[in-house]
Amino acid sequence: MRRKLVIGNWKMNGSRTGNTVLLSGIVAGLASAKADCAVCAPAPYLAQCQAELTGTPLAWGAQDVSAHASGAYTGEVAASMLQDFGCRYALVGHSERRAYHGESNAVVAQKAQAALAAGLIPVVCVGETLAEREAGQTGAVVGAQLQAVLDLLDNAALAKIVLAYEPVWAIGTGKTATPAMAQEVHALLRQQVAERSAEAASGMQILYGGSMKPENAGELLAQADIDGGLIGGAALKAADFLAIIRAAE
Ligand SMILES: O=C[C@H](O)COP(=O)(O)O
Repeated sequence: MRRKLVIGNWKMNGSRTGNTVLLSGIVAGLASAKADCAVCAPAPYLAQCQAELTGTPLAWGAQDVSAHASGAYTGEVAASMLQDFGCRYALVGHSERRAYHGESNAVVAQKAQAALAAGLIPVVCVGETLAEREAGQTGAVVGAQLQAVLDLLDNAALAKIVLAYEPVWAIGTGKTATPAMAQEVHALLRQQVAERSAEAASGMQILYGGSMKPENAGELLAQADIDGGLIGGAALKAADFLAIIRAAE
């Protein structure tokens, strides 16, 4: 039985004062949380997360990580640095990184590998654009994104990653994949992993992201292959984020 996992991706939002209000509001409602939960904050606020969340049930992580271990890579943040600040997770290959920063499937796979090497759990994001969906290419697109990761990681490493299916057309748009649409892609992804390792596939948490909200979370999270959510906008309000965590329990 896979545990549910709900991760809030703050994207480029937050301030020291606002973060304290949000984090304390979430933690106050988490006393009996049965799902795993985390927030992925902008890098400058990871020290604040460590200071304010250590000892609570809310984990934290980064929104990106360098594919390189150290060296002359101005502006990059190494996985070991994230580990220094207590991060449990690092998102890799979010569609906004792929679209605005030109991250290829191969680079995303290298980032996943770098995160694992530092003891972090990479949350590998995959998803198709609207044009790709309408052209009937959803399976091929997410399949290629996942395949790059499968090609780089051995079975032991594969068993440690989290996957997130985020249809690009559903991110921040208020349009959500129907539970059946999301389930179909999640099942495809799990099947692709199973062809490499049945054990990794059966244990892998596969999250859905894309306008998940308290109103639609229950139905999405009830699907057999949806093991949690990667939440953007609704993770910026403690009450909404908590409602989604409760829907996952
Ligand atoms: O990482 C989170 C996703 O991009 C979803 O964002 P959203 O919930 O604002 O649609």
